[in-house]
Amino acid sequence: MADSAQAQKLVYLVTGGCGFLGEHVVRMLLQREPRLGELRVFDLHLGPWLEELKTGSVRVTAIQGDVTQAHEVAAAVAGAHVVIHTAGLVDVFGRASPKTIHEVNVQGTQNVIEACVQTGTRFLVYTSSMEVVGPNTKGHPFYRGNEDTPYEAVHRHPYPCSKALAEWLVLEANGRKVCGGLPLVTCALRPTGIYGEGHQIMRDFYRQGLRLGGRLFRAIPASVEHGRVYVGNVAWMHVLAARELERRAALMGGQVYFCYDGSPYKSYEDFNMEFLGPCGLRLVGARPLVPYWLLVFLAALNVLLQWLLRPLLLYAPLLNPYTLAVANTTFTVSTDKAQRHFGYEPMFSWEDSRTRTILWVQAMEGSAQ
Ligand SMILES: NC(=O)c1ccc[n+]([C@@H]2O[C@H](COP(=O)([O-])OP(=O)(O)OC[C@H]3O[C@@H](n4cnc5c(N)ncnc54)[C@H](O)[C@@H]3O)[C@@H](O)[C@H]2O)c1
Ligand SMILES: CC(C)CCC[C@@H](C)[C@H]1CC[C@H]2[C@@H]3[C@H](O)C=C4C[C@@H](O)CC[C@]4(C)[C@H]3CC[C@]12C
Repeated sequence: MADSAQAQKLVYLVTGGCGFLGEHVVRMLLQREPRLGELRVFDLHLGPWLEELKTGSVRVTAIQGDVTQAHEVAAAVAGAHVVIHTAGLVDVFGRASPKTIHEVNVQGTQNVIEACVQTGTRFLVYTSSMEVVGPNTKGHPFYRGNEDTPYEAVHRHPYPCSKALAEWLVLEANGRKVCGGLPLVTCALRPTGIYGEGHQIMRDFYRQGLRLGGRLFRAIPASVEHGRVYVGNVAWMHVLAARELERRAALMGGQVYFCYDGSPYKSYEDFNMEFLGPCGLRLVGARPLVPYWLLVFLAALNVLLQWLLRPLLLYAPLLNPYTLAVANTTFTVSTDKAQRHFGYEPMFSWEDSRTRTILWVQAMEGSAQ
């Protein structure tokens, strides 16, 4: 990434490039990164849609691999200028064991860092999460906070624990000498709850609403604010951060950035209704229809059932004590750090983000019925 070589073409590697966010990052790079010469897409499961990308002017290399396997990661990283590490096991439902979550999210991230150091790759952008901060186990609200807002970050669940540890590893690695003697430059982006085309949980809520005759029942008070950010803007923020890391290494290296855009502050359910409402669903109840103590009871019951049924089948419903706590605790961000540090402005307005998401939900209407 030398200044002299304006026309130098760069090799990017996106880990987890076939996931919900990863696919948007891959497509955004192809559309918006003029210096892109080769794009390596590394994932445990490669998507068939990658094939259509291989016909363009940028070389797209699909690599089926596992971030927990250091040699596979090193082979993929070798020769890359920039790594966007978005692969992760996103599991707050008890589908995977704590050990597996740790292996993928923490050991996998360590493997990416070591691969950069060994092969001389200097720029690493890590997809972290708001959950590195909170909501904490005490249910303290984080109301429109920024990267410097004091908050007692206490985690017990394997997923936030793993993201916090992985983020720490990435930030600690900033400044390490890579092969060739130059310093590694790293930063971490912390999305809140991402929404948009391809969002599996939105799909699940939509299908559940259809099964319930076009209705969803309010479970969380409308006053609880849950931070949401559009996937296209999160992808754009990754592309921009990756692009600017060299020029602004001293400012951006070792920094964390919340991902933000113009999405409104609402409760999780009211926010979902912005898309599901125009698709024919309605949210019943101005207040929660079920008392909170009953939700707590049902969430605990689900944990018990999951444990009892584990030898027979995987029972992993959306409601458990952790997801209930996250949905029921105000956690929203208000910051302009990414704008100040690397000129980020959301690419998609709230209206665009909303329209795109509605069109996507409407497009799956046929398949859901
Ligand atoms: N979805 C959200 O709301 C959200 C919010 C904040 C942060 N994040 C973070 O964003 C990243 C992407 O999340 P997502 O929602 O797109 O999830 P996702 O599950 O859709 O994508 C993750 C991708 O990583 C891949 N992957 C998993 N294990 C792997 C392994 N061992 N080796 C290689 N690839 C592996 C998966 O196959 C998948 O394609 C994650 O790091 C997650 O922690 C997500
Ligand atoms: C109590 C029920 C009625 C509703 C349950 C909703 C629940 C499944 C939702 C609510 C909030 C969601 C999380 C939140 O948007 C942010 C993240 C961060 C990210 O790193 C991983 C996904 C996650 C945990 C969302 C998972 C689904 C949650 C808990």
